[in-house]
Amino acid sequence: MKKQIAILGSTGSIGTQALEVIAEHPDLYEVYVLTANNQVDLLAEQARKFHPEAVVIANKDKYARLKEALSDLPIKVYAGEDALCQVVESGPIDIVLTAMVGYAGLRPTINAIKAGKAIALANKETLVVAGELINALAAEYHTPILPVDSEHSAIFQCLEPGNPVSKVILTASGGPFRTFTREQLQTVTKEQALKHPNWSMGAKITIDSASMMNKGFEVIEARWLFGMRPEQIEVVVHPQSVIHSMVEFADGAVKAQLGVPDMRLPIQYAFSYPVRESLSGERLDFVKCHTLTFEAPDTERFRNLALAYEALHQGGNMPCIINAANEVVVASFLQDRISFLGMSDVIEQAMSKVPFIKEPTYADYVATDAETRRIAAELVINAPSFSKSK
Ligand SMILES: NC(=O)C1=CN([C@@H]2O[C@H](COP(=O)(O)OP(=O)(O)OC[C@H]3O[C@@H](n4cnc5c(N)ncnc54)[C@H](OP(=O)(O)O)[C@@H]3O)[C@@H](O)[C@H]2O)C=CC1
Ligand SMILES: CC(=O)[C@@H](O)[C@H](O)COP(=O)(O)O
Ligand SMILES: [Mn+2]
Repeated sequence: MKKQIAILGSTGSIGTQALEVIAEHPDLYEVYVLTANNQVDLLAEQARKFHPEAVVIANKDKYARLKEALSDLPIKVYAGEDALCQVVESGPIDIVLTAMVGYAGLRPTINAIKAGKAIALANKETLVVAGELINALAAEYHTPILPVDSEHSAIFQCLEPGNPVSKVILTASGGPFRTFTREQLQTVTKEQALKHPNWSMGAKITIDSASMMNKGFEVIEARWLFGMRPEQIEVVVHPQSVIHSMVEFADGAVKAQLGVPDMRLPIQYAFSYPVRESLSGERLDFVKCHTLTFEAPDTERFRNLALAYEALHQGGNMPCIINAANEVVVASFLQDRISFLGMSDVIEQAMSKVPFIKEPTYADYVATDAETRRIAAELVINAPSFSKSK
């Protein structure tokens, strides 16, 4: 039986690579649902090629155009957030790939878990915002959560069921500003920040990589995926991104997963687990990548990493606060409304201004997200020192 796959965010970086994986294995996988936010033409093109049962465009204003574009095909067309959240519950779906960006991924992921669908989790924000709730639901509904993020997939591939782990070591590229001084960081632009040294990804995660918030989020993600305590999660800067992450076992043995930077592998592994399938593409050439280097992360220049550890230590709704504030400042940075370093200032202030809730419910997360966005947006507008550095 072919596995039926729903891709939330099929028009993005992860989504399009997931479709490449599916196209390479038409005997194993079939697309059941595709969703996007705005990109109607690409979504329609994907639907023509992969013949899903249904497509959803989150932005309702685009519904008519999508419906018209697919009017000659027997594909159900829906629009809006509610439709996107409901479509994941469809009976035949085996796996939901959460490849949409940001907090918007939380609600459909919860619905998919409750409907018993295996989650191939790319949307790390879901676990940052509500990791404890997601784990509780996954346990209650016996739903597997398979990591897609390259570091977490690497760790997942290294783990040995039953054998105790002393720590996990997340590798970080260090981003485009790894060697920049704090003074240089004051004037970096979005164009510079959008040039990741090793990976081609969506804009939001690329900025997060440059500010090292991505690594901070990955620390929180590792906490919930692998049940690690914060002190068991280490970050090491490895500029070549060849080692995707490592696991140190109780006896001191360290296992690493290596490969060329290509997200198709972790996407496919989440689909095929526990087996491995063939995959086309470049292979690692050890003679070409003979230098693998490692450094400690600098949390003075990249404060977001320290803020994320702080949020993890505090727990409750603090990771939700850091996520919402980060979404606001990244969007502002991409509009040249805040400087690179100003992003961390706003996040830190938001963390102290939004009311802390020790044991948040789902409703608390929703309220925290909204309140943090409001406060962070004010901080971006009102603080003159946060305006773009010249
Ligand atoms: N790219 C990568 O290599 C990696 C990504 N990830 C994670 O995967 C997720 C996706 O990242 P990436 O593919 O880079 O992101 P992209 O920006 O490339 O794609 C995002 C996708 O989500 C859709 N989308 C955006 N906002 C909404 C919304 N509010 N409601 C519904 N759909 C929405 C977009 O639709 P549209 O195109 O119409 O705007 C698009 O299909 C992120 O959480 C990221 O952190 C993790 C590891 C690696
Ligand atoms: C491909 C992937 O998983 C990204 O999260 C990537 O790891 C970003 O790289 P850095 O955050 O290490 O720069
Ligand atoms: Mn990653």
